Amino acid sequence: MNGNGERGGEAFSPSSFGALAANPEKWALFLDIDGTLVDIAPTPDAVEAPAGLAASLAVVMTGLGGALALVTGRGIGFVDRLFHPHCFPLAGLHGAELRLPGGRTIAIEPSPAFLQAKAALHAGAASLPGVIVEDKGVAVAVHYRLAPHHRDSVEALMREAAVRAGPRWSLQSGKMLVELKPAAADKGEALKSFMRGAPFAGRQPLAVGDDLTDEDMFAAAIAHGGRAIRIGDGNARTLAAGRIGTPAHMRTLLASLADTWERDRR
Ligand SMILES: O=P(O)(O)OC[C@H]1O[C@H](O[C@H]2O[C@H](CO)[C@@H](O)[C@H](O)[C@H]2O)[C@H](O)[C@@H](O)[C@@H]1O
Repeated sequence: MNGNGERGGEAFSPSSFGALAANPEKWALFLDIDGTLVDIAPTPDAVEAPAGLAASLAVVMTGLGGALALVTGRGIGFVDRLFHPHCFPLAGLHGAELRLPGGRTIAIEPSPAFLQAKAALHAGAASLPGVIVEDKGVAVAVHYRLAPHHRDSVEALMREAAVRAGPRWSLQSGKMLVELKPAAADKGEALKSFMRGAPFAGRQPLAVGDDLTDEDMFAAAIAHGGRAIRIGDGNARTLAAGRIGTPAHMRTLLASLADTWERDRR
């Protein structure tokens, strides 16, 4: 539900990004990756960053005085390969890994119980054809996009894994996947960590995401006096008051913001 108690939120007009262009010193931008910046693909490794996206992000980050962070379920290594050669401030694994401006990195370590749970998951998923285990180190995602009929089995497997891993790990559902991740990590806490330090502190956060896991980030952005935008068709229940239809539209808005600032610099 959005701030007005409605589903979905209002369509976000392209000109609203003008608020960032007009007052860049007032805003901080927090961006999810899968389903927000890049299109959803059949498998986790099949995603691609379209030409120009990383460069647009870099220009927008500079325009905002550095106040841009990516907030994602992906790990830092994956994101750096996706946006090579850029290394953006980043909350990875839903906030279990943080790379703050200036490069300082903070990460939660896996426990022996979590490693055992992960090994059991690999073994259990091997008997479910089409199910993919994405091992991300201190988190693990099990995908059923290629085998939706295995959804119940995947959910049962994940519940068992959560019991094995113990209370420091928790389940997170997403688009055709279930993840086991550190319980202390969520995207809302990640946003708050960035907002405590320069150059984010004192700015108004604008959070953009497409999935259930982004709702924590939306709540934190709104609590900081900011705004939230959900990518998608508008049917999802969300806290976001704004909506953008597709990642392609989101990329267009970023590219035009980047163009505006590049033109001004010339
Ligand atoms: O927080 P995000 O950046 O949105 O990451 C969330 C998860 O995204 C990835 O899974 C999703 O995208 C895949 C590729 O498009 C798709 O195949 C899958 O069905 C989606 O759920 C990623 O693989 C996960 O690790 C992220 O947690």
